[in-house]
Amino acid sequence: MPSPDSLRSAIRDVVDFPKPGIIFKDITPILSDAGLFRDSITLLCDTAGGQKIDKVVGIDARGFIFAAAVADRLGAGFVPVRKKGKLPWETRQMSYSLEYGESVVEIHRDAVAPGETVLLIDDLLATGGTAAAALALLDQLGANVVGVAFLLELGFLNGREKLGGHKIESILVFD
Ligand SMILES: O=P(O)(O)OC[C@H]1O[C@H](OP(=O)(O)OP(=O)(O)O)[C@H](O)[C@@H]1O
Ligand SMILES: Nc1ncnc2[nH]cnc12
Repeated sequence: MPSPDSLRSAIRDVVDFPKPGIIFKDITPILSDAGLFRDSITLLCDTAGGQKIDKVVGIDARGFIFAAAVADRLGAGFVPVRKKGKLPWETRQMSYSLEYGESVVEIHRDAVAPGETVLLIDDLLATGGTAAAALALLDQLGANVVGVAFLLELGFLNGREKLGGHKIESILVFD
């Protein structure tokens, strides 16, 4: 199994982006390196623990990059949770707040069938608002969420506390 250490050292801290006071974790150096990107997908796939996953759900937009690759690797379908106004079919909506603003996410109302096993993936857990909104949508659809996985977690923001009793795994935690 790859070591997360090389992923950690590739991440760039960008100060005061997108707002003063925020230290933004830039993951693009992982994406642009073939080996690091592959390792990040391997580590995220491992969080499924060999369970059969029907749908990997990814969150707009950085979450899509990882979730789609994980879905392909696990032989699962991919489902997008998108920012408001981007999905063409009938949706369920949820508003939320995040580290630097507020937003609304949507999912197609038939994207996951009741009882289907779901792995929810996003690039980063900060305050937990985004993932909590995605989990609320999946709950409305009757999904069986068997895992929630992040590449990065900003542990000092205690986002996990918003994610109820779910099994949460982060590849890298920043304290
Ligand atoms: O835990 P939270 O405080 O909710 O923050 C985490 C969310 O913030 C970022 O998304 P962003 O909305 O910036 O969108 P992007 O992926 O399109 O850059 C990140 O990709 C997570 O989805
Ligand atoms: N500090 C941060 N860096 C990168 N993405 C984020 N999403 C929310 N907070 C973030």
